[in-house]
Amino acid sequence: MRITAEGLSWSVAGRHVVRGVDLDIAPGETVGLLGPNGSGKSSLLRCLAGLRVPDAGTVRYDGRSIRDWSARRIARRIAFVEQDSGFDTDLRVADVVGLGRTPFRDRWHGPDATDRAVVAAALDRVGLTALAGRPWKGLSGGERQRAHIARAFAQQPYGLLLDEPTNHLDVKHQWELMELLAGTGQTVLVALHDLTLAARHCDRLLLMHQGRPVASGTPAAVLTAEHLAGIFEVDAELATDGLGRPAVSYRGPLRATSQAHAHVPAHVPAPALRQGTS
Ligand SMILES: Nc1ncnc2c1ncn2[C@@H]1O[C@H](COP(=O)(O)OP(=O)(O)OP(=O)(O)O)[C@@H](O)[C@H]1O
Repeated sequence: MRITAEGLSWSVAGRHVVRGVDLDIAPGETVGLLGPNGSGKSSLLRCLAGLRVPDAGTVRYDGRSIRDWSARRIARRIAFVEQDSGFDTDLRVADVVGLGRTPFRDRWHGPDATDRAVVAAALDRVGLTALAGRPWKGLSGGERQRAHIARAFAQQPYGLLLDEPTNHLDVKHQWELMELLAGTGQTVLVALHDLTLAARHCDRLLLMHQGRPVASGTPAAVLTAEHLAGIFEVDAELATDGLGRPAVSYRGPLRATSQAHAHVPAHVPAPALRQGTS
């Protein structure tokens, strides 16, 4: 599924949080959404998921504006895994994952054999089959995060939007999840703070700063010394991994004096995700 946005803006309490974002994510692409705290990543994802009504601009799935779509119609196309939702329930793990089937079910009917098979497959994909019957409340943070991703898979979406889905995961599960996402064949936009992980697994990166995309393209085009200093305000060294992708090691935060010299690039014009080929 192609996900596009044109001139997307969203503000709250008179403050512009998402500012004129243009993006174009091709079917099957895995795009990493990067940016410092407060740069607008979650807000952008919510606009793209139809959970925020933009002040201006349009979100389209396969060319069709979602402006008047119901939540149910959107949920049949796209799954959204929010950042640390704090969701709590007395349900079992399999029942929580089964919530992903809701958009496909008649209100008055329980899960059928197809629903149960889809949930079992989703649990298997994230390695949680053994925990299917466990109470949700007994899960660790990382297990909950994987279960939320299984719920998204159970939606059988054409596109996946994920907000820092790796933040509770150990290194092995971070790596496995990113491989899983990149291998789904679905269109994926995933917000990440681990720049090396993003560079390793994403086809493209989109870098946000103060509500705007300021760079987009291949990992090597986006993860530059200039952006690490100017946007992330860190003193970092860039190396190249065995696959020719950038790998970042940090020396520490940049001090105020050196930040004054860091260059913040201008807004990247549309189409934001069709640039950068190095
Ligand atoms: N509902 C809201 N009410 C008030 N301010 C909001 C709201 N939603 C977002 N903001 C503000 O908008 C800015 C962008 O927030 P957002 O959560 O989109 O950033 P982010 O890039 O996802 O940050 P992080 O990396 O910390 O998760 C922040 O300053 C945040 O406080």
